[in-house]
Amino acid sequence: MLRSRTKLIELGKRQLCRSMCKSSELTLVEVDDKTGIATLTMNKPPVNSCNLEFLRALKSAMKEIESNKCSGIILTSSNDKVFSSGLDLNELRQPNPERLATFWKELQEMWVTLYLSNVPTAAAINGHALAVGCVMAAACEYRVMLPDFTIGIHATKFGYVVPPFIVNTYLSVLPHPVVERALLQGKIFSTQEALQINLIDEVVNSKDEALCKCADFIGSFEQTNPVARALTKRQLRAPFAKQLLEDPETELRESLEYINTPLFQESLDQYLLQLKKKNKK
Ligand SMILES: CCCC/C=C/CC(=O)SCCNC(=O)CCNC(=O)[C@H](O)C(C)(C)COP(=O)(O)OP(=O)(O)OC[C@H]1O[C@@H](n2cnc3c(N)ncnc32)[C@H](O)[C@@H]1OP(=O)(O)O
Repeated sequence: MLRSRTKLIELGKRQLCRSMCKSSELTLVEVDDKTGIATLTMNKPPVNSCNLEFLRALKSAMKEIESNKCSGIILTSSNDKVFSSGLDLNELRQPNPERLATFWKELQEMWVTLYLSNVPTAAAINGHALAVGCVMAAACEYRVMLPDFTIGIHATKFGYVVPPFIVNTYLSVLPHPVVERALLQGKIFSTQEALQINLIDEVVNSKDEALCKCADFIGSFEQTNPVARALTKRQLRAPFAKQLLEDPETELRESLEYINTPLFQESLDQYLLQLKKKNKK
């Protein structure tokens, strides 16, 4: 057992090579030749809302980065005002049952891929990060954010019961009483508030600075063995992912049932109306 683990560790060291990853229209991946760090830029106009295709593109970009043995992932956005506006609410409104099930499975898989990524992950939050946008940032190991933006999970404001894996993402970075209050209030934090509660690690003044800080964070693992690091991370995070890994079907069934309730659909209609009205003012 010990011998096979040592072998694995040596293999991991040797395989740490640098290569370019492919990009899709929805995601751009650039790999730094010197550091091996991959910057994964979310690029779904206008606001990086996660529909089925975007979740799929994110998941496959992350898997490809990992398979190319990059040294880490920096997640950021091509929009300089919005990191991600979370799930595409149109996927949830009067959904086609098959598409909704596929969409939700992609959400689960994207989350597992990011949360349990073998490589160090960092979020350069260069705009608002709402709901699943916040979840993606919180699933990373390190977060820096530009001033005057907002971040948080406000699902209860539009009639949504937050699923366990989303709760667990918050619990990975925030103490239980803070999570409880934030989720029950549907609290959206300013950059400064997010720093105060340690939802983010640092505030930065530009996207370039954000990317540098994230690269420094990833570089801080240079002296660690990538396989030992990855296995330790998995051990630490496994309890938070256990439920979804062991029984994704139950979470899927419960979410689909809930999304289809008149209570949720009515709240969603009202919320979408408000969102559109805001833009007509
Ligand atoms: C069981 C149910 C599952 C519930 C799960 C919850 C997790 C989620 O992730 S749900 C997503 C929640 N997200 C939001 O509530 C974000 C709403 N958006 C905003 O607050 C703002 O758009 C913004 C602060 C992110 C950006 O503001 P900005 O002024 O730059 O852009 P807008 O003009 O508001 O948006 C442009 C355009 O995009 C539409 N839109 C924005 N967010 C979403 C979204 N999440 N889903 C679908 N569409 C979205 C917005 O309505 C505008 O559309 P029009 O140009 O057609 O008016």
